[in-house]
Amino acid sequence: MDAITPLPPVSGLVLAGGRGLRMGGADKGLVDFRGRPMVASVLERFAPQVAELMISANRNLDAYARFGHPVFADDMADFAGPLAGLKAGLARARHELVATVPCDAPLLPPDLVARLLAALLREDAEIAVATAGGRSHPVFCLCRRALLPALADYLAAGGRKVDAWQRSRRRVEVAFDDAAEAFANLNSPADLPPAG
Ligand SMILES: Nc1nc2c(ncn2[C@@H]2O[C@H](COP(=O)(O)OP(=O)(O)OP(=O)(O)O)[C@@H](O)[C@H]2O)c(=O)[nH]1
Repeated sequence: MDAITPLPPVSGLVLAGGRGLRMGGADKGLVDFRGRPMVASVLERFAPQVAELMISANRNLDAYARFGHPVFADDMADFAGPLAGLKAGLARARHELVATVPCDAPLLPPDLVARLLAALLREDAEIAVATAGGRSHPVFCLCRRALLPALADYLAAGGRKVDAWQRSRRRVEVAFDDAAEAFANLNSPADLPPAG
């Protein structure tokens, strides 16, 4: 009989630190989605997939803390983008592997982490990124905590683009064409379902 290798635990990081300009400057994770803050749906879908949860936020930290997980702000001036949140998350993660999702994708796939993890281990990659319909979704990713020094250097040199940074590393894409609708971000009021 083959020995079964246990899967490594994954730390989960919800990125909720953006400016939300397309949402009129609202803190998107706290915007109502089906009667509760959008981040509540994200956490509910993400929690069963990871061994710990963390929230990266730059405003309303107390409101995010009510969900019972560690919340922390970026340690960079202004809003430097999702990579600043990833840097803070990699620095705090308890596990070697860290999965990220945005706070504005309340329908994220229930097998997101399992599929990213399988590909990352199979390819011995540094980063696994979800794609759907030929488009990459770089904030739905799994990456190795050991990338922290390289990420810090990229940010210190002024790099801000998630996709460009990921492509500079050993990266594997994972196609979720069967679940493309799960990657729909709710970026503006027009994306939200009608209240009621
Ligand atoms: N920690 C952290 N997260 C961020 C930052 N900028 C964006 N994010 C998060 O990354 C994800 C993708 O961000 P976008 O939707 O592209 O940007 P946004 O600022 O939220 O929205 P727009 O201002 O409308 O572009 C969202 O979940 C954001 O909350 C940042 O500076 N720090």
